Amino acid sequence: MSVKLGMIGGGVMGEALLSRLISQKIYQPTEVIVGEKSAERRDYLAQQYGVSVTDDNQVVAQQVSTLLLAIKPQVFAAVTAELAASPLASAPLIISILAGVSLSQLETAFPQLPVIRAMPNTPATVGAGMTAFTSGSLASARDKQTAQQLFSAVGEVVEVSETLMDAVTGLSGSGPAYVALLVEALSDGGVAAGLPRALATQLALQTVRGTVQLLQETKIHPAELKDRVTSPGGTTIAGVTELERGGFRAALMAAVKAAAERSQELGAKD
Ligand SMILES: NC(=O)C1=CN([C@@H]2O[C@H](COP(=O)(O)OP(=O)(O)OC[C@H]3O[C@@H](n4cnc5c(N)ncnc54)[C@H](O)[C@@H]3O)[C@@H](O)[C@H]2O)C=CC1
Ligand SMILES: O=C(O)[C@@H]1CCC=N1
Repeated sequence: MSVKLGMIGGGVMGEALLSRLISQKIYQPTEVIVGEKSAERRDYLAQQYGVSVTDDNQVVAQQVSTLLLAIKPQVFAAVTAELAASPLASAPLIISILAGVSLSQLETAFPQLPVIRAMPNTPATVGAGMTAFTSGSLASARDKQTAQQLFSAVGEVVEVSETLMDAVTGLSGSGPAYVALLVEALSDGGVAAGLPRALATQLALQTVRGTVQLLQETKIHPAELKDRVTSPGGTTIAGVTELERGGFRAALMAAVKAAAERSQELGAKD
């Protein structure tokens, strides 16, 4: 079998994974085929990454050893109905990155096939992704290794119990959006305080990056770092007071919880 990776859905997250997998030479372009309904996306992916593309998902599923599902949960039922029309002769490992879609839904849709449910995130594009995955009952040690290798190429990987997958989705799956809002808001605050936009964004980005690196390398608790920055009667405590007044921490906690609940709802629909 020459085609190793099939991807169904070549949108934002599909491309985030694909771009890194190709640039890291985990797969050669000739080893990848993407099933994508949008002609514009097909043309773009073929031109940008040199992979094969088709609008026929059956053509993808019939010839690959790993089938990565990267369509929206809302079209899961339609896509799996299309694939169920004829048995998948190549018996691929199914890896789904769909928010909310459970192992049991995957196993029902792909009877007799090994399935893995994963939740990556968009920093995968630059090799700084975070992926959690959980395996179905037919997934072998080799299947798990395949998933581990694939997602390791785009960042960190953890194996978790399925009961944690919706919470993972609410935190690391959706998290890049929260952090992007944080960076945007810090930059806006800098502009409000008189900084030119480009400088404000540079300061915001490097402050977020540097703080994360400091926390990771020293392993100090975030509260301890906050204490180290807040001088008595100083500038930081004045800023922290405003964050508390605005419900910053409560808002982030509620965001993760709301996203986790939405993940559950998306799965419950099918
Ligand atoms: N965007 C993100 O940060 C993350 C997304 N995910 C999951 O990845 C999946 C895809 O999300 P996005 O890439 O953001 O969505 P998207 O809308 O950018 O991509 C979906 C792609 O599927 C294509 N498509 C639609 N119907 C199709 C069909 N019947 N056959 C083949 N292709 C079809 C669309 O044309 C589109 O290009 C979702 O299930 C989401 O839960 C998981 C982790 C992070
Ligand atoms: O917003 C969504 O539904 C997807 C899943 C995690 C990140 N994006």
